[in-house]
Amino acid sequence: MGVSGAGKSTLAVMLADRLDVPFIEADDYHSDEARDLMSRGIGLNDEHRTPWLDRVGAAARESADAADGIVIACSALRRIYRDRLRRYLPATKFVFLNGAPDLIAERLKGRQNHFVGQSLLESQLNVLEPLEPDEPGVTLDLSETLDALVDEALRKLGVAPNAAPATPTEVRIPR
Ligand SMILES: Nc1ncnc2c1ncn2[C@@H]1O[C@H](COP(=O)(O)OP(=O)(O)OP(=O)(O)O)[C@@H](O)[C@H]1O
Ligand SMILES: O=C(O)[C@H](O)[C@@H](O)[C@H](O)[C@H](O)CO
Repeated sequence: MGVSGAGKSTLAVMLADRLDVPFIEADDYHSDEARDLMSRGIGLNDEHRTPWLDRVGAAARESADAADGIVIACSALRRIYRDRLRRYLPATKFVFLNGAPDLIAERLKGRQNHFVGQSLLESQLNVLEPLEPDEPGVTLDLSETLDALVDEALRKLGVAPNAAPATPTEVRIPR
């Protein structure tokens, strides 16, 4: 979880690879209307996000049932959004990628071939509700290297990797 550009998709692919479980990209479940709004820099509201989270949750539950678990890359910015996902997968643990808006903006500027630019960042930072103490998961500092984030997430969540670490060239982010 985290705002656009926090590094969710990049880290989630690496975690799924290390854990040898499927990966779900929540961006793939947006309606055409929502994608159009976001590509014009307009942030989504609760009415847009609720049915989207239901689609993500249902797909994730189906995949998780058929495997040993699942890794989802999803903004899940508000507590109610995370509660919504937990309706489908009650044992979900969240990895909150937290960090300085300037660094995130810098990374968004450098990102290629993505339907969302820097313009959504401010609205997402306004909506963001950090992980609360009663929510299972960890908060990590997104300024760390990706390898460090993978190791820290697995260690702090107490999840054992099934697969050997991938070389960077083996990691592909489906879009
Ligand atoms: N820890 C990191 N160190 C350096 N670069 C990173 C790190 N994490 C992500 N990046 C880079 O930052 C950019 C944004 O990452 P990514 O697309 O994974 O973010 P995201 O949170 O999934 O964004 P969105 O919600 O918009 O899909 C990418 O170009 C990625 O390569
Ligand atoms: O909650 C939201 O508004 C959405 O999830 C966004 O975070 C987009 O999916 C993302 O910014 C595009 O990659």
